[in-house]
Amino acid sequence: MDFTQPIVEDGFSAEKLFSQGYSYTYDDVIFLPHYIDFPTDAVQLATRVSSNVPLSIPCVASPMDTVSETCMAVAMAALGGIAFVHSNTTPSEQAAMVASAKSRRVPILSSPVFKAPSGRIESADDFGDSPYILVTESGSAKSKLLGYVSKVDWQNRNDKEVKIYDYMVNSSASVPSSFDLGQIDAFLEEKKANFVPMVDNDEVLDLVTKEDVERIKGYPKLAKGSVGADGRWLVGASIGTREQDKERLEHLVKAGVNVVVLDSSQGNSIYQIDMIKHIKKNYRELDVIGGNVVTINQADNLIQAGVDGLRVGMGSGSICTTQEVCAVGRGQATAVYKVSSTAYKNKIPVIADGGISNSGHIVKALTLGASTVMMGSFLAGSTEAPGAYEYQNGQRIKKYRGMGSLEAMTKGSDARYLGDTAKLKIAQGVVGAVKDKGSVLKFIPYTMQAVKQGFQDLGASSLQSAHDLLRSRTLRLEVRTGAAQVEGGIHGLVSYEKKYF
Ligand SMILES: NC(=O)C1=CN([C@@H]2O[C@H](COP(=O)(O)OP(=O)(O)OC[C@H]3O[C@@H](n4cnc5c(N)ncnc54)[C@H](O)[C@@H]3O)[C@@H](O)[C@H]2O)C=CC1
Ligand SMILES: O=c1[nH]c(=O)c2[nH+]cn([C@@H]3O[C@H](COP(=O)(O)O)[C@@H](O)[C@H]3O)c2[nH]1
Ligand SMILES: [K+]
Repeated sequence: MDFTQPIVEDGFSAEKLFSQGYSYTYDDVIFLPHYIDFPTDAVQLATRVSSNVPLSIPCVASPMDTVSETCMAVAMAALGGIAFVHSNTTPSEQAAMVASAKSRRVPILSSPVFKAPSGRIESADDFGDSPYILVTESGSAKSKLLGYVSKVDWQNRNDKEVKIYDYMVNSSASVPSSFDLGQIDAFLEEKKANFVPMVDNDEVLDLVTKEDVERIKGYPKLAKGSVGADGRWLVGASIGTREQDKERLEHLVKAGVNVVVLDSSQGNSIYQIDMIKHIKKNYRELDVIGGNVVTINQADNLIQAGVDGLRVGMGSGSICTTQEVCAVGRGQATAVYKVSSTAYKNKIPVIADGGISNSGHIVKALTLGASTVMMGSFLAGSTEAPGAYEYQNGQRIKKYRGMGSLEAMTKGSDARYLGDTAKLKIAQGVVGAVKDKGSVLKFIPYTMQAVKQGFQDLGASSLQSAHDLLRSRTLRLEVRTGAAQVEGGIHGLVSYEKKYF
């Protein structure tokens, strides 16, 4: 009898696991823990969204019209991530959103209300959501600031019919929009003021209240914000691959966009390759991200054309129906691993796009080779996402829709979609809603802390070290059976409340 010890292999290397002919997604796989020799806080999540655009956290907001507009762009940059402002609008409106985000320094966006001194305040509704009406010479944002009327003062007045100049408080006190939170706080403290307007180039942009400042100070401390060489936030934007997108790009470049993503479900096309070449020839300083891709061959074509980053995911998004409609796509874990394996050789960062619904998915995406994760549904329920909250079955929700949904297509991506050939619209996405999640300024730092804990369990103190573990085959993983997935979730309870922080 042979009593020599058999060699028991513990888990698979990614290389072996992802070459079995299965399309795996994040939930299918699980990592085996490794060795901890550093504290959670030693984990560094600094990364790059594209070759020349560094971030301090690996989080990217998707170019969707229910996710990324000015407010999200400011907040994501303040967090150390980045947002891509969507293109489902006119080129000048998209460029204005980019410019507006870049002109801010604090993650506070108000919609101040303006009146001229000769005007009247008809009702409390005139204040909108703001506790103050700002009085400017012409009654618009782009005019000299003269003073203000507070809602409380106005409500306490008997003679509400008189003109504003009869009772407004004269004050042209303001701070430049380049002020950061600390500077605004110090200003309010020094002047014993409850609010201050923020002004940029003689235009009043925002009105920041003491309450806003206190609220943000109460959130977890932000990582280093994403600031460019010009001292302004890093902001991205999406464009398409049609001829008219070249003009859109010009608007965006003038607005100071730092990186563009070519927004397509199947990026390996002659149209995209031509656009990449156009951008690389005419805008040498601008990073361009190609995609979406899910295979090595697709990725290699775009890398050869000159992309500075790759966006990975086809049909993996929460609102996506592409795999159902077109029978094309790939499980997201496999897609991220395969594309990253070729991108890595060319030092091109990968964005894992779609299918992120918890911090574990982020750990998986990053460890399988991605440099950042792009999120839609994860961010769409936040205060910073476009649109107002509504109620559905007693729950506070925000609308979230696919950019290939009929509704989004008929709004603006219409032109791109229907274009020349198709007269028949086929949707590749749905319209839905997501739960209120509060401010990204709060839940993203908690999510990043959870990601750091995952990295610690794996023995990875940075993204680079996670990628090293992957490539040296030190990282071991397995496929979870259906029962293992049930076991890994919450089970066997009569009731429970899921609360992470
Ligand atoms: N990641 C994903 O799985 C998916 C994402 N989406 C999202 O939906 C939106 C639309 O995606 P797509 O339909 O893939 O957009 P797309 O612009 O790449 O393609 C639309 C149609 O236009 C054609 N086209 C593009 N440029 C052209 C040119 N210069 N000349 C002639 N024809 C041209 C394409 O071949 C395609 O038939 C994007 O926001 C995308 O991110 C949609 C489906 C899946
Ligand atoms: O098949 C699709 N039809 C659509 O209408 C659509 N809209 C967005 N996307 C893609 O989904 C990503 C966001 O996914 P999550 O909500 O899962 O984060 C996004 O970042 C996109 O890659 C679409 N895919
Ligand atoms: K899907």
